[in-house]
Amino acid sequence: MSDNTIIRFENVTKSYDAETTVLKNINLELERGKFYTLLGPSGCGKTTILRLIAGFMQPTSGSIYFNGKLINNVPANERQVNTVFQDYALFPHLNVFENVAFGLRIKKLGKKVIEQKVIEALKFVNLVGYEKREIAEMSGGQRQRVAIARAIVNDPEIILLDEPLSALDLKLRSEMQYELRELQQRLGKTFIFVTHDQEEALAMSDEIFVLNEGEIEQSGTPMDIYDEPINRYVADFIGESNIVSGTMVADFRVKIGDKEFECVDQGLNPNEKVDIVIRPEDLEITAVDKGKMKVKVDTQLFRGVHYELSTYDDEGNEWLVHSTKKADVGASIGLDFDPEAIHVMRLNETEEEFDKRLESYGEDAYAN
Ligand SMILES: Nc1ncnc2c1ncn2[C@@H]1O[C@H](COP(=O)(O)OP(=O)(O)OP(=O)(O)O)[C@@H](O)[C@H]1O
Repeated sequence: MSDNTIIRFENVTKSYDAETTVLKNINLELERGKFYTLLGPSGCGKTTILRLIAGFMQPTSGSIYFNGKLINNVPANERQVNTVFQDYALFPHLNVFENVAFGLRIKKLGKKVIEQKVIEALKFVNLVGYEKREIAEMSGGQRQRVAIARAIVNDPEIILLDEPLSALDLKLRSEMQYELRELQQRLGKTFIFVTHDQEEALAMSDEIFVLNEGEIEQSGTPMDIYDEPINRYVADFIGESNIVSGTMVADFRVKIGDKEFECVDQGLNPNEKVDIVIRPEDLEITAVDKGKMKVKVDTQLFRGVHYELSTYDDEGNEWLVHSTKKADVGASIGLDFDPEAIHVMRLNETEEEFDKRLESYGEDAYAN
């Protein structure tokens, strides 16, 4: 555990009833001042992790530490944690100032202190001048900022955000992504953000935890997770991917169907069955006789910055291609790619084994 660790989960499990375990043996370590994202589909246990950190409930087994101290039984109001809820949970009958001041009034702080703290929090979210506004008169984005001001006014060490952007339209959502990230950096606090939106997670986080049915599949920086997914589930969940089955031939050689390709992977068993990922942007369109792979173009869509082509090889594998070049639907084309574009995933490899294996390849193996 580093000195900078603020939250640690040790073998944490949680069951709401006798039949189902919604969190299975979660181990995680979060550092002070970072932006973390819990990412996964609905029902995978993201909110349950937040509730455990907030102290709204206790783990069924395992230990949760805050700044090195066991907090399993510390009540929510004694934890240095505040939550921004999905629906913001603002009080409609109170104005902006009173919404932000609410917790401070409960703590019975003096009038002057309250005023000073509320204004400071409103400054952080650019809402000075809106103190007297009713919540009903605020836009979705402004309500969101009031909810954040209310969470930071107590000066908590950790701010939990449970899908706080899901009620906003697409444009506002991406504006708020910038704002939240920037706010977190200005405050220097630990943010733990929950989303099922992988783009949001990639854009905002220092570190992402990808969850699947109550377990952490993989954790790492957005780049690590995007470039080096541990398995099909993560590769599929994060970004668009071409995922196919393959076989390791020898070090640096992998087979897809009956074709062999150069790769950067080594140390696997000959004839070992593997899963293979190639990202659509790593495939380059070339003349049919020049590419490493020959495919037929099925559909082509213009996506603004690139064309998105759906293509098929002779064996019926689909290869999605993102390219600035276009091709004719129905045409046979070649696809070219670097050996580093092939990402080999062993079946059933643990995160520890996976990290060790990639480390052994050296820094540059996956640098494109
Ligand atoms: N109070 C509860 N009682 C019983 N089961 C619950 C309770 N809260 C959550 N669950 C169940 O626990 C599992 C995990 O729920 P959780 O809310 O943590 O998931 P989530 O990943 O946050 O999902 P979402 O994105 O839909 O909010 C789900 O199967 C859910 O139905």
